[in-house]
Amino acid sequence: MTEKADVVVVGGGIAGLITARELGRQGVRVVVLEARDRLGGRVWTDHRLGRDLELGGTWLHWVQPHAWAEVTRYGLEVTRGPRPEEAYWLAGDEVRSGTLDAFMELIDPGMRRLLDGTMRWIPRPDAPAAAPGLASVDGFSVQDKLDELDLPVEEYRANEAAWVGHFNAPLQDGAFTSALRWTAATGGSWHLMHEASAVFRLAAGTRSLVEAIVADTRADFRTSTEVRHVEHHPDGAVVTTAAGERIEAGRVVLTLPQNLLGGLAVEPELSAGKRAASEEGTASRGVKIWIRVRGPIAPFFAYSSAAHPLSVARTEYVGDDDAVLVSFGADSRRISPHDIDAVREALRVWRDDLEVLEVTGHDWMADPRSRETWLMQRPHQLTRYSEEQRRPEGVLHFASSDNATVWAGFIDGAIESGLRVAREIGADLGAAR
Ligand SMILES: Cc1cc2nc3c(=O)[nH]c(=O)nc-3n(C[C@H](O)[C@H](O)[C@H](O)COP(=O)(O)OP(=O)(O)OC[C@H]3O[C@@H](n4cnc5c(N)ncnc54)[C@H](O)[C@@H]3O)c2cc1C
Repeated sequence: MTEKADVVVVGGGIAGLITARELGRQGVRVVVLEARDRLGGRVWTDHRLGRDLELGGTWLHWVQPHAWAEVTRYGLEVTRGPRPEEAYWLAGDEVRSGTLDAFMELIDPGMRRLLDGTMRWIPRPDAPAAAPGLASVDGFSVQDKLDELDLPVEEYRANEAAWVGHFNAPLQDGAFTSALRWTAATGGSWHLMHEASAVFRLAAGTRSLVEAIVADTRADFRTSTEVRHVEHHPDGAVVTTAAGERIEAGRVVLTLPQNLLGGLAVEPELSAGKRAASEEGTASRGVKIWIRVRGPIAPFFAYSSAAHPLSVARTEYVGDDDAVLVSFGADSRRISPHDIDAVREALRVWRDDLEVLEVTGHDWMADPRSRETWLMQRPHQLTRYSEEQRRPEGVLHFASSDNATVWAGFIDGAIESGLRVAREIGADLGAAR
């Protein structure tokens, strides 16, 4: 017998969980189908290297309105890593060291010039593609625009490394408009953008957010349940799982990351724009690696350049006899989070006095449930696809951090998209009742 539900949500990441919570509050019968054996998707707190580490999304900030509303709602405590006492960067092959402030001063002129047109091109981050003529700027990559600045080599490499940290992608693949969007979300201040994306985290981990939402949600959650097929018509849809279960629903919410959405069998097929965005894929291709080193060490921050396997590394936890660093590289094919020798070698770019004890991470690019890290659009994708990626198709709705407006690619964006879709469906169901 085919089971029935009002709404099936495909995917139990933050976007799916928020959609389910909001619809459940309206008395809608929701079933959440999640392929993994856990909820949370690209946020995942796991016990590794002796600590609870974030393998995926981590940092949030009070300038991220949807994420902060959840912090307030559930009374979640926020903390930060130790303030860096030292900073390292490269000038050609030479290692420079100083304070983090000195590094920020070094990149400041490049950042200001690069981001000069932010509020002209993205005056309203909640309607990021709306500025007239934006398509002409959307064809550039961040690398194109950095190259135009003709910066002295030390400044150039330092700026590159800072953007790799943000973009998690080769800079020639990442859209310049993505840099503008991030900065527009903080009113044009690159310093605040920098802080918003990489400083404050949940003291009890993103796990605490996932658990709080689930405890607050009236829905039927099913993990280890992969959706294989969705057939829809004007009055409803049938969702079929890998195990062959069929669920009939009035509405279906698809929350798959952009790189996966086009690969799901949907009949009739998704719009050309949604399929093209998925086929092209996002620019994100990077890697996040956690590194335990022998301590004690002074907390530090280090930036290399886009050419190095690890562009950014910094101390996130300090203990009495060890410390844990978090690091990022632009291309997961160049360094594995499980290759301790490669990580040792990569750290030597800055310093050869660190004794690496253990490394860990998750290869999100190889993971068939994500195939991307956080959204980084390619040139043209904002103006060509963003609006279309949000547009419902009949009884199908699309929630994902990847199609959010203000903080697309962030936890905040996932929450925003879930709220939007729950409102779309709630309004339609209310009208039909
Ligand atoms: C390494 C890394 C670092 C990050 N750092 C930050 C950060 O510091 N701050 C920040 O705000 N954001 C960060 N992000 C981004 C943030 O984590 C994501 O944007 C957000 O969690 C995405 O939520 P989502 O619900 O849109 O997508 P997802 O979390 O990807 O949820 C989609 C869900 O769908 C499931 N699924 C896929 N296919 C199927 C199927 N066929 N059937 C059923 N289920 C399926 C997946 O398993 C997944 O659970 C980071 C992400 C990564 C990977």
